[in-house]
Amino acid sequence: MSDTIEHVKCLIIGSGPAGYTAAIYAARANMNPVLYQGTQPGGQLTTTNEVENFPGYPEGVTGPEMMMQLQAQAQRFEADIRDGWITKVDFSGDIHKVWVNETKEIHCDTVIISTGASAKYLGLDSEQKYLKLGGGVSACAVCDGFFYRNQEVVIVGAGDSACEEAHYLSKLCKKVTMLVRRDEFRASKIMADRVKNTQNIEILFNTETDEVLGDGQVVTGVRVFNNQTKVKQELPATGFFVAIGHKPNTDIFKGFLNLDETGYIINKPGTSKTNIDGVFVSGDAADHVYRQAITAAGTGCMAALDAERYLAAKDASFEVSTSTYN
Ligand SMILES: Cc1cc2nc3c(=O)[nH]c(=O)nc-3n(C[C@H](O)[C@H](O)[C@H](O)COP(=O)(O)OP(=O)(O)OC[C@H]3O[C@@H](n4cnc5c(N)ncnc54)[C@H](O)[C@@H]3O)c2cc1C
Repeated sequence: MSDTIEHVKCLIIGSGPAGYTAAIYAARANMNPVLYQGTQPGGQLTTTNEVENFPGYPEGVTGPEMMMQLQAQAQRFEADIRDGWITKVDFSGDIHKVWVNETKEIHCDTVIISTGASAKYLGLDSEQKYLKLGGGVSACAVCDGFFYRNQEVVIVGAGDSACEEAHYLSKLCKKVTMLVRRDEFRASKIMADRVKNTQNIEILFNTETDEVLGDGQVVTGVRVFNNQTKVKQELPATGFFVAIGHKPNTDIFKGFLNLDETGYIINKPGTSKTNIDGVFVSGDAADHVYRQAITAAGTGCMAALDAERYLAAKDASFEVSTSTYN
């Protein structure tokens, strides 16, 4: 049973850098945005202690602190930030309908999707332990590689992203050992060749992770096994990178929005527009390439501007604000 139906001009789904940035821009453009935070208020960055590459923080910042500041900035312009999970949408008609926690129905003039993506992990207890401790397990070489300069690291994965991340790490680290489960890469030949031809990358084929080893605080090595011979060995390492893919949080949009084969929302090139008028996408939900806080924030800005222009074109009484640039 639905509560009373609410009508909003701009509904933002998700509270990562994309969602909060969209909220800042939409609020300053008089779009009265309502933002639902979902089960992870602040998004992926709340799981990391050190963000050193977001411009404006010369000393770095913790992920939770940065996200609290983004939230405060959106609230300063009176964005309506709410708890709640969007469980269902219906974009089939003229009115974009969204349901919160199964029951509350909202009708939206515009919707900005900022639901992000989740990195996939192997699921080993030892991996999760050091991930939670911030002790040397990471799913983002570009974010965390810098912390392992001149050290030895292990990376798991066999696709294009894994090869790209291994190559990125090879420029920072003393040695990179790449674990590939099968006897060949899944990556394109050009990416695989680049890794094979990099001197400080060692590739172990038919090799899987048995345990991430550590001293209780930080990673000290990785025990691996050859899935053909069953022989185990321990590799010294201070960093364990998992590059086995991401899952975009887009299941509820299936059937309405164009998604690629992995589930990323397909946006019209150079814009935040989806295949449905009035529905926009920002951040990692549409980005399998860059996956950074700054790019998420940038596309959050684009989505709010695109939504503002959409509203202005639909309703002459809604003027594109000049506040964007003030
Ligand atoms: C451990 C770690 C460290 C990282 N370090 C860095 C770094 O140092 N620098 C950097 O630039 N990037 C870093 N990244 C990447 C960065 O966090 C992401 O690129 C960025 O957070 C993506 O932002 P987003 O707004 O698209 O989505 P996310 O941050 O993924 O947020 C998604 C939001 O959507 C909400 N949501 C999802 N589904 C629903 C729903 N159905 N209803 C309501 N809400 C929903 C979630 O609750 C969440 O609030 C790191 C990532 C991880 C995992």
